[in-house]
Amino acid sequence: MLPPGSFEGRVAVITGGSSGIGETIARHLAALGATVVLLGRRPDALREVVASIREAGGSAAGFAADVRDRERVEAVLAEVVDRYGRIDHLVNNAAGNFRVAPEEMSPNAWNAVVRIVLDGSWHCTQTVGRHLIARGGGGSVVSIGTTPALFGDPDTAHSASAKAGVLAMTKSLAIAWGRHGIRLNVVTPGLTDDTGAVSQLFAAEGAYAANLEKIPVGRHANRDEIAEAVTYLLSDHAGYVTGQNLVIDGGRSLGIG
Ligand SMILES: CCCCCCCCC/C=C/C(=O)SCCNC(=O)CCNC(=O)[C@H](O)C(C)(C)COP(=O)(O)OP(=O)(O)OC[C@H]1O[C@@H](n2cnc3c(N)ncnc32)[C@H](O)[C@@H]1OP(=O)(O)O
Ligand SMILES: NC(=O)C1=CN([C@@H]2O[C@H](COP(=O)(O)OP(=O)(O)OC[C@H]3O[C@@H](n4cnc5c(N)ncnc54)[C@H](OP(=O)(O)O)[C@@H]3O)[C@@H](O)[C@H]2O)C=CC1
Repeated sequence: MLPPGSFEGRVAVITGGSSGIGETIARHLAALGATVVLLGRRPDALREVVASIREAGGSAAGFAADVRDRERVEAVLAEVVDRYGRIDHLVNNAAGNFRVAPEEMSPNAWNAVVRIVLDGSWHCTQTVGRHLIARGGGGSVVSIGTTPALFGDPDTAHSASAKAGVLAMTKSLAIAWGRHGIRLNVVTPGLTDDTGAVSQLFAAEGAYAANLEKIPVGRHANRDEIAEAVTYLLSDHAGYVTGQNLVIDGGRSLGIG
């Protein structure tokens, strides 16, 4: 746990902050003093989370935006800078995923996921990066990865490919923007309880239990464990860490390959 006030005076944008892991990241950042700005498509879901963060004493706002829509992303982030004067941190968390055999995947199915995960992360990162460079530098970005991006997964090739792209984007921009004091990293969770991934990908009978059996530490992650890692990498305590991928999967991917 970071010291209280670690993000005081900072503004953090979290895509997909209205549910799952993104919501928990937003709560942690708000508790550490950040003003959190949540992006997502469903206004009702955003309103609910924003209200609950405010009730807990945090500062939060929500903006309805589809991260695939470059113009909307730019307009929302410009409004955030107008309202709060700055953006310091970005979490690329929004994602879509479903299981489909690659030979059966339609072009639209591929595009839906790749445009959310890879294009959406690019739209947000480039827009925030330009703001950070223009103001004189500093700031950090964390993107959420997935273990199939590292080892492959036959039924989620769209997601695995897009997340591998996000990892390459992170490393590339970490080199390009290091001289501006901007750090970019990836956090790669294993299956995490109480999230869209569980309901979307592990709903088939026995799938959740079968995955559990393959985890050396004997349980799935919880959302707080992922959020703790994200807040660390965003914070000044990780000031010399950039272009890295922190895998938090209870050892699930050890021994593969
Ligand atoms: C190894 C162990 C690791 C264990 C470790 C665990 C790894 C977990 C890794 C990652 C997890 C996550 O990302 S979890 C995140 C889960 N959360 C979500 O998915 C929430 C957001 N999802 C969504 O909004 C939707 O599901 C999504 C389809 C992506 C986008 O919605 P849209 O409205 O834009 O798209 P739609 O118009 O509905 O659909 C677009 C096209 O996709 C097709 N499509 C949609 N669902 C489909 C499906 N189930 N099967 C086939 N095709 C589908 C449609 O038919 C369309 O194609 P046509 O018919 O041809 O037009
Ligand atoms: N949960 C897990 O076990 C794992 C998750 N991950 C990654 O963690 C992240 C969070 O996953 P999880 O918490 O399960 O996801 P959820 O499905 O619970 O949440 C996804 C969030 O993304 C938002 N979102 C989806 N599409 C868009 C879009 N086009 N534009 C803007 N917002 C969008 C959703 O809001 P709305 O629908 O309102 O737009 C929602 O808030 C993802 O990047 C995922 O790939 C990686 C490995 C494991």
